[in-house]
Amino acid sequence: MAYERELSVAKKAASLASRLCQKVQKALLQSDVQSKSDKSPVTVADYGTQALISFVLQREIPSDSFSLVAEEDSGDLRKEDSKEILKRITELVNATLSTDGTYNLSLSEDDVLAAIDSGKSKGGPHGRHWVLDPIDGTKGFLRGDQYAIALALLDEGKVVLGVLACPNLPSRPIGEPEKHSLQNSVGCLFSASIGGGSVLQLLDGSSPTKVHVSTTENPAEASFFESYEAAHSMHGLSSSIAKKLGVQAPPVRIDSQAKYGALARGDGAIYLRFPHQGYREKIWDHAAGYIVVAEAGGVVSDASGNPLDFSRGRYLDLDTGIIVTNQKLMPLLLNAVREALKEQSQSASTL
Ligand SMILES: Nc1ncnc2c1ncn2[C@@H]1O[C@H](COP(=O)(O)O)[C@@H](OP(=O)(O)O)[C@H]1O
Ligand SMILES: [Mg+2]
Ligand SMILES: [Mg+2]
Ligand SMILES: [Mg+2]
Repeated sequence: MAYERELSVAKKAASLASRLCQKVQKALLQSDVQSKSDKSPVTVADYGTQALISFVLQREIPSDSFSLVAEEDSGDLRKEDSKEILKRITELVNATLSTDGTYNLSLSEDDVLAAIDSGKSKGGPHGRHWVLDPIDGTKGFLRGDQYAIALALLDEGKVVLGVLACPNLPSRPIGEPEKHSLQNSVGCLFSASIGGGSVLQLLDGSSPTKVHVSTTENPAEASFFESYEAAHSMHGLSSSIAKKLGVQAPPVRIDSQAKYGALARGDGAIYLRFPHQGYREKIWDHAAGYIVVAEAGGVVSDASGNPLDFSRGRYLDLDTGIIVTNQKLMPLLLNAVREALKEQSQSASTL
């Protein structure tokens, strides 16, 4: 299988980072949380994960052209009043590295800042670029809910592998009641490489199984995922699309790309994401989730049915929103989306 080495290192890096995130989420301190210039939250775990994964990738896959497109940068950490935060992040990174045993070293604060800043690449259509969202769903992370460590590799503009670590995702289908103790382990690691299928295992690496999207062909039996945050997706539009399609079940609202993982293993058949006017989607919010679903037999497109194009830098330029489902339901879903968007623009023009 192609990219075998890259995939195993990506899984190792994401699993290590999960330990750091779980430790922080268990004992989140007030001072662990900052607000960025765009008012979105960022925590010591977002920064720590980005530093850790950047370090592991560069260490395990030496390359003179390492390129990482990642969400965070060290700007705020270099400020005078961030000394305590930077110290805490560095301690977290070193404590996590020491749990692994293969790295007999500790990083300095400057190493951590440099590792975070290696994520400034613009990506693009040529060469290889790692794509990282160190914590996708920081709001979910802060609420103690779902979040995902999302790492993908672009090669010549195409997503060729992806890893989604979802520390709070139960091994049983999300939304299903716990049946027996074996089923209630929590913490999933999804991984996929182009042509290699999509694999789900527990965070400790055990019991890898191939996953496949739901084969539901009847919308009345389908359920749909959408963002927990109403600020991230127009819930009203999704519900009118779901109604047109004939979906009976209420939406399953969870944070982060864990939605892609849950859909890839068939917990639900549809994912609808319609950001509010003017928002531009970033590639790190979708690259890993996209390939985990695509390799599980799912289809990911924009509202016009175009495939997502990850080759154009840090942003996804797409039409209106992102829709995800299986091959059978996609034509029906596209029709429902088209009708709902037409209605929405008609009602907007009569206002
Ligand atoms: N106005 C908006 N519309 C759509 N997505 C947004 C948004 N503001 C933030 N987001 C993105 O939504 C991501 C979380 O996705 P979801 O809504 O599925 O939980 C956030 O990732 P981070 O948490 O990594 O910042 C952020 O990038
Ligand atoms: Mg963010
Ligand atoms: Mg994100
Ligand atoms: Mg993030």
